[in-house]
Amino acid sequence: MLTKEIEILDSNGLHTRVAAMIVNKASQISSKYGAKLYIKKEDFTDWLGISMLALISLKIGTSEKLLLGAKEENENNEMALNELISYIDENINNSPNNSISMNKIDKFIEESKIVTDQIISESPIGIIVIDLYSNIININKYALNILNLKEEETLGKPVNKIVPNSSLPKILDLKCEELGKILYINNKTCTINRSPLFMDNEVIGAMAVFQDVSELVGIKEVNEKFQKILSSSHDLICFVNPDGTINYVNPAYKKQFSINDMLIGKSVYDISPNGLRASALRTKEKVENILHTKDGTDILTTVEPIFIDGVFNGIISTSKPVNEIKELMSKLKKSQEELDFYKDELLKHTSLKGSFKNIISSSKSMADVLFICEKAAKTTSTVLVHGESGTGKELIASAIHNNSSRKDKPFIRVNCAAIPENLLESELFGYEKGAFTGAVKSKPGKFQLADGGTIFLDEIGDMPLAMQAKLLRVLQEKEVDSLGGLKPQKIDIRVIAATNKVLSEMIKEGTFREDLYYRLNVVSINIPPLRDRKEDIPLLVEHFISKINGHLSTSVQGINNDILNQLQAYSWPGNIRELENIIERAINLCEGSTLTFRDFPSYICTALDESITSAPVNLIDLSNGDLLTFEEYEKQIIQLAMKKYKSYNKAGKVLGLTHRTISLKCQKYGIEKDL
Ligand SMILES: Nc1ncnc2c1ncn2[C@@H]1O[C@H](COP(=O)(O)OP(=O)(O)OP(=O)(O)O)[C@@H](O)[C@H]1O
Repeated sequence: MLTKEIEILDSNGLHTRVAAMIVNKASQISSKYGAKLYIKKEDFTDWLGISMLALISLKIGTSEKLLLGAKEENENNEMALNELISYIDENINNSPNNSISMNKIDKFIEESKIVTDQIISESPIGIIVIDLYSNIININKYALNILNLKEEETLGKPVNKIVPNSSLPKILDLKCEELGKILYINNKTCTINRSPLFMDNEVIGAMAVFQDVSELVGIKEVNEKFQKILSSSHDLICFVNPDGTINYVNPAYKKQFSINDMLIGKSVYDISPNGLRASALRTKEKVENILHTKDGTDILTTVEPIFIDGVFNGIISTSKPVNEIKELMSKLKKSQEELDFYKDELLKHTSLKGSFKNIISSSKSMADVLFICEKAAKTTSTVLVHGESGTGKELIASAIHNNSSRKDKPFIRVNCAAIPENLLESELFGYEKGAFTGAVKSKPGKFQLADGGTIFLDEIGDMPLAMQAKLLRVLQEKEVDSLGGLKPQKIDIRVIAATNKVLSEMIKEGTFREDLYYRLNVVSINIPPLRDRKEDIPLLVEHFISKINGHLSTSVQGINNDILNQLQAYSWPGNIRELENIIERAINLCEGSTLTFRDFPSYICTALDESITSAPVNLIDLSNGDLLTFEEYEKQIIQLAMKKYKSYNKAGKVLGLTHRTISLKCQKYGIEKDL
């Protein structure tokens, strides 16, 4: 680079007039020598093409140096630079024109330039000016702030290096302006106008004017969201100006009062002068009230004053029909009740599985039984288990014992029906040596053996009346008198009794003591017969196959579906014991790995599902004088419908109930869909 320098001696530095003189002369010299000349201030690194804007942007003061340069070192450039230096020396540094009048003119020009400079510099919008070479020759404070740069880091630099992808250079070619474009700088959103700068119809540079509108964009976004909230809200919303004119009502408001936009602009003082809105406008305080409309809807209205920077800006009223809330509350309450019900059911199933896991069941009725068993296991109260033969009374009794605090003490079973009447007393209470002929040594009774543990009095309904009286004494006094014993012996036992007889009937007949019945029936457990909980059958079958495989060392894998359906159709008079025996028999007969029809007796293979065939006749059976609860009838009807139609929809249609009601009731009563 060929470089020359010259000190500017003009008392005003390189001001506008002298800049114009230099530019003018430089242009003549350039064409004379075919030279391209550049300027630069001492401490600036980049060279600028000679132009008014560039020269002024250098802001060269008195005694500061102006550097002149040309890219190539040749004779023409050398001469061109020398001629320009001489011109500045003679016509500016040692100007004969530095007369008082010229000084005044310069002062006016400078004053106007300073004002313009200040306007640009302090302007609350960003301004960037480039010269014909796309170098930045002017940039104001606002623009520097947005770019986060200092002036010296930008001046003289190609604008594209400072603002990547700037379209400003394009404007120099297009020679026309571009308005209202969006530019993203440093995470800010700016609107930008770009225009070419002309002198004598020639483009001499271009200017970008831009403004950060990120905040405005944020406000727009909030506004959009707010509009959405207002239009989708179910609350009735209304804005009222401080003078009482309504300026907005949302769609819910219009719908509720069947009105259109005609309401906008009307005064609340005219529409409802004594209303809540008028009152809040007068007092500028929040008011709340429930309004009863003509159509019977109760509307809860809240009117709040709006203050912006402490200045009252009107009111906003929000109303909601309370009936809807009441409805929602009642729906919520219903859902909560349903939830509680299912939680309870879940609890029954899940919490019991661990402690009563040898009792196989999936039915709702057995879940209820096990729920009571679990509670009974936590107390020492006497339990009376009722159920047909083979339903699992003994299993339940031992499970209660095994889950109680007495589990490490004896569980003694007495079958009251199996012991001859004359031996029952000595069996239960024991005898002392010599108490009767043949009593060569003392023998403890079952009560003494069960001391600290549980005595299970099976078939209690078969206990002779005389023994019932003695048993009652044991239960009351908690002591036993052995035969031939001198004094009663204290015992600590828990009694679980079981029967398949209807004790209330026996009391009527005088064969069972009423007082004993009440002593025994503290906790009452009714085990349903298997025919009433056929949904347990698949699980029980699976359980017995694996149990019996273990005993017989067989390896039956499962059961054919058709015969399983048939097992569910059979009425199981012998209950689970009968099922267990039938499975054992089938396993013995089975030749393959799956139980099929051949392995079962013909009366099971041909059994008809009695709950379908007989239920309509027996549904309301007053022959024994008893009516069932409404729920029990409901359960039976739904069970029947599900058996017949096998779908909630069809069953619902026939019964005049919805699909959902049927499904809920099936869950409630433990009715399986694919019965
Ligand atoms: N829920 C069940 N899960 C698994 N096995 C069961 C179930 N219920 C009963 N059993 C089995 O069925 C058989 C009969 O049960 P249990 O002897 O307890 O009936 P029971 O009602 O006491 O009969 P009974 O009145 O004739 O004395 C037993 O082998 C028992 O293990």
